[in-house]
Order: sequence, then structure tokens, then C-alpha cells
Amino acid sequence: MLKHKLFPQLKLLCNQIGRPTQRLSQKSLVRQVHSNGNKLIFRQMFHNETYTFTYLLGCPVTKEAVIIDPVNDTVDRDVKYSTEMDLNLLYGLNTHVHADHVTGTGKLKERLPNFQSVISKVSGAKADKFVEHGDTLKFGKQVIECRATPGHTAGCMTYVLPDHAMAFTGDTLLIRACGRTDFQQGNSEKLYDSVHNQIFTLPEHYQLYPGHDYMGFSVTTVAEEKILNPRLTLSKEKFVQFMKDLNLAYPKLIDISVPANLKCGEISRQAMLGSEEILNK
Ligand SMILES: N[C@@H](CCC(=O)N[C@@H](CSS)C(=O)NCC(=O)O)C(=O)O
Ligand SMILES: [Fe+2]
Repeated sequence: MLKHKLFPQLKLLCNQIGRPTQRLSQKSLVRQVHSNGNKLIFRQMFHNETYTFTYLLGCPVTKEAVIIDPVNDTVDRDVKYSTEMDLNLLYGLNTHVHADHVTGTGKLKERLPNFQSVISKVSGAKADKFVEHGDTLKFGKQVIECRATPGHTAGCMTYVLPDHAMAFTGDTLLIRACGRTDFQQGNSEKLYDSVHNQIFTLPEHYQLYPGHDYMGFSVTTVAEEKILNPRLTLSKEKFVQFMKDLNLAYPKLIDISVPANLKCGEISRQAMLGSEEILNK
């Protein structure tokens, strides 16, 4: 009751949803969802099995949208969600050739007729559109700038939205950590330079969204990581040694993911069943 006094609009919405005869149409619900003055529709989604973040970004004016690092297992969720939000997905951007999961861009291409996959040219992977350092991509009134950030893999790309002070760092920079450098032309010196020259040079208030998080975090800032990242605050020499000593086990799905992702997520039924078996172990 009190809630309804404080929020008359909430009462109206509850009433409309509650009475079947007066239910909001999909279109008017979407209009209400988007009528908050935000200039960007932004959702962060998670894949529990591989701790992967997928990001949905939409232009509230034109409804054009992009998805960053979709996972093949969650394509149904992502299509349903974008459709409910009335978004027209134009691009699926991969930050790199993933080693731990199969990208969803191949499956999304099958589901959405105008959808195009995007990856860096240097990655050597198959895609509809290749980007290089300095390129820009547009969806509606929104602009994405591409910054090459090699080191975790040779073809890693960080996607920056200057109008919203956000950057999507893939596995180059993780929250209080960074991507490993022991496969896929990984190189610790290059990763250190990429972070210091392409990410830490962004204004300090920029929010950084990583490709994974294994500790329960979701977002960080340039200011935070410049001071608190235990790896990237080391000298370059000490960082290289630290990465040499990491000794992580290889990702469980590496032998399935890398070949599939080099082909935009094309995966045989047999490999798909194999990956389910590995994840369920
Ligand atoms: N155990 C996971 C793989 C974990 C892993 O290696 N993560 C990568 C990012 S995915 S390529 C990484 O760079 N980690 C850095 C770190 O310090 O954790 C699995 O089997 O999939
Ligand atoms: Fe990775």
C-alpha cells in the first residue's frame, strides 16, 4: 500500500499487468522499459559453467543492438531477451578466439537473418566483418571504437564506448587479474603494454567490463585497476615472471573451442556432445 502511495506509476503498472483484459501490449511494455531517459540499453549476462560474461548493448532510439562475446549454450536466452526488448541485433562482437567456450556468433547467424559476426583481422578466424585497431562500429546513435590489445591472444580487441565511458576488455584485463599468456600466441610483454597503453590511458572514471570473472565481481574502473590490480601494478619484468609462474591447468574445452571459434563457432554434433560431457564431469 505504502509502495503504491510512493510510486503511483508502479501501482498503475501492477494493475495493468494484473488484469488480463487490460494487459500491456509487448510494444507498450517495451516503451515503458525504455522511457527512463537512458541513452544506452545495457545488460550484463553470465554463463555459469565457464564464468563468461556476455553483454547486450542497444540504442534506445533506433533499437539497433550488438552483443559482445555470446556463448553458444546461451543463444536461446539471448535471442529471447533481445526480442522481448524489441532489439534488432546487428553484430556479434568477439573480443578474441575463445579457448574455454564456443562462441554463440555462429548460432546467432542461423537464427537472425541480418546478424553479422565480428572479430579482429589479426585473430585469423572466420567472420562476416573484420576489425582493426582504430576502426569504429555503429549501432543506431552509438559508436564503438576498436583498440587492439594483444597479449592474451595475438588478436585480442578491446571495444570502447566513449559516449558512455565504458570498455569491454575481453580477457586482456580481468578484475584484479588479467588473461593468461601461455597459449594462442600469448605474450606477457605485449599484454602488459596493451593494458598500460590502451586501457590504463582511458580516463580514470571509465568502467571496465571483463570477459570473465572467477571471484564474483562484475565491473571495475580504470582508476581501481591502476591502483589495485595485483598483476598490472608490478614492473614489467616482475609481471612477466608472475605470468610464467601462474601454472594454470589448460581450459577443459580448449581442444573443442579453439577450432570451432576459428570457424565462427561452427561445431559438429559430435564435438558438441563431447563438450557437454566434459562440462558435466
Ligand atoms: N578453468 C577454466 C579456465 C580458466 C582460464 O584459464 N581462464 C582464462 C580465460 S578463458 S581463455 C584466463 O586467462 N585466466 C586467467 C586467470 O588468472 O585465471 C576452464 O577450464 O575453462
Ligand atoms: Fe580467452
